[in-house]
Amino acid sequence: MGEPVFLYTLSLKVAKSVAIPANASGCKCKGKCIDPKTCECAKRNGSEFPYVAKDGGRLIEAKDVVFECGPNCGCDPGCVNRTSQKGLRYRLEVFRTAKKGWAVRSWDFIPSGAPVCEYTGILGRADDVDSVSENNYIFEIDCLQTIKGLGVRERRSQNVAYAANLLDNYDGQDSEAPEFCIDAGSTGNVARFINHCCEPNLFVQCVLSTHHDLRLARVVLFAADNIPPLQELTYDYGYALDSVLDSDGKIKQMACYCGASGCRKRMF
Ligand SMILES: C[S@@+](CC[C@H](N)C(=O)[O-])C[C@H]1O[C@@H](n2cnc3c(N)ncnc32)[C@H](O)[C@@H]1O
Repeated sequence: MGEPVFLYTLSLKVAKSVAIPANASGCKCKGKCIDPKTCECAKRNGSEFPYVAKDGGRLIEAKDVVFECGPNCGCDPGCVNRTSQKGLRYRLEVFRTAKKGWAVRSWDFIPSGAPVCEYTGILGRADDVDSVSENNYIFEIDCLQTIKGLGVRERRSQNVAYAANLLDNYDGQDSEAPEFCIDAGSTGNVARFINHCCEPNLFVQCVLSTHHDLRLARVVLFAADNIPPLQELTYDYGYALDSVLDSDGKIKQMACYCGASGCRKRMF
């Protein structure tokens, strides 16, 4: 085995065709946000903080969407409600597999609920980029579809009043196809090398930390379990079978080699 390659955090780039909405209003907390009754950002999460402070911040449970503190908040960068914004915490290594190409593992133990990495690349309009059948590194931002029950990912524990109110902004947009995606084909970070597994140890969490547009949510991968060092990191890509079409409109299939006992045998 050659020298390990540890990768870096690279922030999201934005295509010219995408207008990032203005920053949302923030909380008035000072220092660290601690009182969920007074913190405006905690209120957006159902009057609770989505994270516990242990181990530098761990997500308590997967949610439809997590509202983090952002640029207009009074708290400092160490606030627990900025957990996913603090960069890579674990030494992640890209390694070669026999049947799946490159893959990612951590040299460090990762506790359940810890943020592992954000999926970065170029944030663009889904219509402007190659389809999933042609580009292996497209992540479709399906937060809005998931919350509306239109997508294929499972609904999460709650849809708090604030998130429910946001849905009014998207009246009439009942498309199953996400409008925006992140293309990590030409640029991205370590997340682009994380493979699919039918029984994964990471999960996808939509996070809003600047604007509050569900269609443009950040995509952050969190540990679903305690993950021992050197175990391959994986998440469920979430494709419905027969949902991916090739350029001729024919159903494209891809075999899954995740090796899990409950493997569905196909990624799509
Ligand atoms: C986002 S990339 C992941 C990194 C990729 N393995 C590489 O070498 O760059 C997604 C591609 O990896 C491969 N892949 C990921 N998970 C797989 C799995 N469970 N079984 C087979 N191939 C997989 C497929 O080619 C897929 O299109």
